[in-house]
Amino acid sequence: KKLKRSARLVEMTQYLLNRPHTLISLTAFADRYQSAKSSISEDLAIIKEVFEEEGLGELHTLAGAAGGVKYTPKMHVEEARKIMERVCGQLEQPERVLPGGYLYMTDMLGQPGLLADIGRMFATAFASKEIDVIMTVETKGIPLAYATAASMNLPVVIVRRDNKVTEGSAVSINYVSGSNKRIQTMSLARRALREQSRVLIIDDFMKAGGTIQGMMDLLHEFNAHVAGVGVFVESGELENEERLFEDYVSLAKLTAVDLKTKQTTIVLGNFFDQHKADPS
Ligand SMILES: O=P(O)(O)OC[C@H]1C[C@H](OP(=O)(O)OP(=O)(O)O)[C@H](O)[C@@H]1O
Repeated sequence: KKLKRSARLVEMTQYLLNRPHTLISLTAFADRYQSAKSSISEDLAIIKEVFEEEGLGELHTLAGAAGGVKYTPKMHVEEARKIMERVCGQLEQPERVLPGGYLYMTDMLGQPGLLADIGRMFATAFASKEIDVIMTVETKGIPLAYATAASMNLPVVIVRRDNKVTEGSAVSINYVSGSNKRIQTMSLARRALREQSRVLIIDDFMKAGGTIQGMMDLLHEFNAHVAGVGVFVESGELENEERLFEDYVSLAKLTAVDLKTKQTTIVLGNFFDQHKADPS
């Protein structure tokens, strides 16, 4: 049945929010709501204005016959800051300190609401990049990769720690993870990633950076490209010059950990520095 305008606006909003980074033609909307394209254009202008004012994201209209509208999730940096300041406070709980300067975060990686927020933050940070696929290594990075993928409507590729016969021929590389310098193997099935894919690497924690570097080496073996790197928490133990790469986005940073007193200091990550320059 034909909806009246206010109902149509609600339904269209929900339709768009559920289809991030998806181009929807005006014709498709006009058919769906049995309305004139001019009415649909007016509706989209209203939604666009509210989205941008309320920090729900951006509505890009692409003109022309193959045109339409695409919803890009974006979170206002102030909303992100509120969320991450709360998270940093929680991460500083002494009982989270683990041997080797790691933090227990698995409870957070099990909270769908927080994961959705993290996904929107990474989607904000990488909104302007051309990305084909989200990649992480098992295990703790998996929920973050899916949350980011859902926000960007992209597929996920999971790198394994060992080679599984159930995945066919695979490429494996060795890498060093953690400050205790343990050699590990990373493996990805040949069928899992096309050449020239532009890959966004996501992980939960970056300490010495060996795991991220390992995924970069693996992408090199696939002739794929690193479109970006996003980590939930980085450990500030290595200053940039020691780290194997500089270009990454972090949402939080562990700047000090005292294993004896279990006192830690967690501050906002460089996602927030970056946004000083870009207040959008
Ligand atoms: O920067 P690095 O020094 O390489 O350390 C960061 C690694 C280590 C840890 O993974 P693990 O706890 O080893 O594995 P899992 O994610 O399966 O728990 C974390 O999830 C990152 O992937």
